[in-house]
Amino acid sequence: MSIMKINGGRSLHGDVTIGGAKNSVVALIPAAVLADNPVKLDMVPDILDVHNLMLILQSMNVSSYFADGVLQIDPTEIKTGHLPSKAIKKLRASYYFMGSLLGKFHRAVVSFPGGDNIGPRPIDQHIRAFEALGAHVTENGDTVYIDATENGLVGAPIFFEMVSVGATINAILAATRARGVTTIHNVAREPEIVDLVAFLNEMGAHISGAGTDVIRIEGVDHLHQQQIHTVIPDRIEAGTYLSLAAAVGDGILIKNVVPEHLQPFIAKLQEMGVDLSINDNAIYVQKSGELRGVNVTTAPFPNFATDWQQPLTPLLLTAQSESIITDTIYPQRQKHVAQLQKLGARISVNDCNQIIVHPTPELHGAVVAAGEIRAGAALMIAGLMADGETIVEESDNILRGYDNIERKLTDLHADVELITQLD
Ligand SMILES: CC(=O)N[C@H]1[C@@H](OP(=O)(O)OP(=O)(O)OC[C@H]2O[C@@H](n3ccc(=O)[nH]c3=O)[C@H](O)[C@@H]2O)O[C@H](CO)[C@@H](O)[C@@H]1O
Ligand SMILES: C=C(OP(=O)(O)O)C(=O)O
Repeated sequence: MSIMKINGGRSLHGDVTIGGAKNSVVALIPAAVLADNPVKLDMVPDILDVHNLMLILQSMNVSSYFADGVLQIDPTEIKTGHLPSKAIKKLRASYYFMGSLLGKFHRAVVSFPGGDNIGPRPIDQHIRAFEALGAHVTENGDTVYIDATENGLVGAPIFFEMVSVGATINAILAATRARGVTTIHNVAREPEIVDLVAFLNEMGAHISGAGTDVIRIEGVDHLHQQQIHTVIPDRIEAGTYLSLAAAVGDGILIKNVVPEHLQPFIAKLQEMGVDLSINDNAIYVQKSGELRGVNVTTAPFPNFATDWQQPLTPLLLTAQSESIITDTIYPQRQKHVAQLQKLGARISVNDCNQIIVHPTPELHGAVVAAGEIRAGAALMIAGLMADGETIVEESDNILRGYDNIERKLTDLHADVELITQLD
């Protein structure tokens, strides 16, 4: 586990370039095993989730090589078997191997995934999709067995009871190689899903409707990559730097962003009174003046993402009036609250699970723990705002999804150090 040591209280300036999207690349890597030839991805972020997925690939005899943002994956000698549960547990997206191995071999045996501990995260909708395509699904202890070897996978209509990013992706991965046509209704519309579908279509898949709430897939027998695929920019990382820039910046330029993907976040910052200059692929954040509190409600794309609520919270502390956060996706996603209180934040949770953020003129350094990735992002920003030294323990959770974080913060003139400790 790593710890992050922050000497806060400085104002930051300069520019920062956003990396490829974690939630995109963690689907693209399992999707790559569907290909018949070696696959290349560009703008791959250097994050722990990618390194853990590479370990899982290795256990399937799929070699991969990662340098300078390019990840090469060779699935031509792939072998099925039991996937390493230690690596599987380190991230959520390991469960995309359920969909991709089922698509490729009509069979998958995968342990329950890990990922952020942000409240209940069932996978009933994923299983519903696999069953609709003709697979038999059983669970034994911690392991899910999915089998369609008898009749193969057959395209079918799938109706989700709720909008789920993961279930949408798993259904797409399996149905891409099913016989016939699959229509998936009530799907998630996140940009990372559009990116995954673009990648699969570039390799010869026939998928339409990504970005709307119905996706149609005509199954194909082979996928073959002909051009390198560039991962879209990470909108959650971008939101994190936008919040940081508005909280402690003295003029920060955030490069490699897609402003349309950030619309709900940008709208909230502007409602607070943050001064932004927005170009095609960059946003300049001016030093903030007096800010207003705002109410935030998270919901599936195109609404305000749950993954943004914690990174926004430290900025809300600087406002002159109260803010209220309602997370409709993960109502118990509050791991940051008690930790922020240690830094002196006036923040609490009410009986309706809403987070109430009161104006807090000053924070002071303290020892805190990053219980999950976005709680870690909130603590990192709060540590930069606080006077004195903050130690963020369990910082591996930050490293799961923040590319080159120490270098990027240092380039903005922050005083931070990541210290790796042996487990
Ligand atoms: C790797 C990845 O992309 N992770 C993202 C993905 O997680 P993940 O794909 O796990 O999140 P989902 O979109 O599936 O979850 C949305 C909601 O649906 C519920 N649900 C989901 C599936 C299911 O079978 N049954 C069920 O009840 C969940 O408990 C949650 O309340 O979307 C979340 C919501 O935007 C983000 O916070 C995560 O960063
Ligand atoms: C919840 C998140 O990730 P995961 O689904 O990978 O745990 C996140 O990125 O905020």
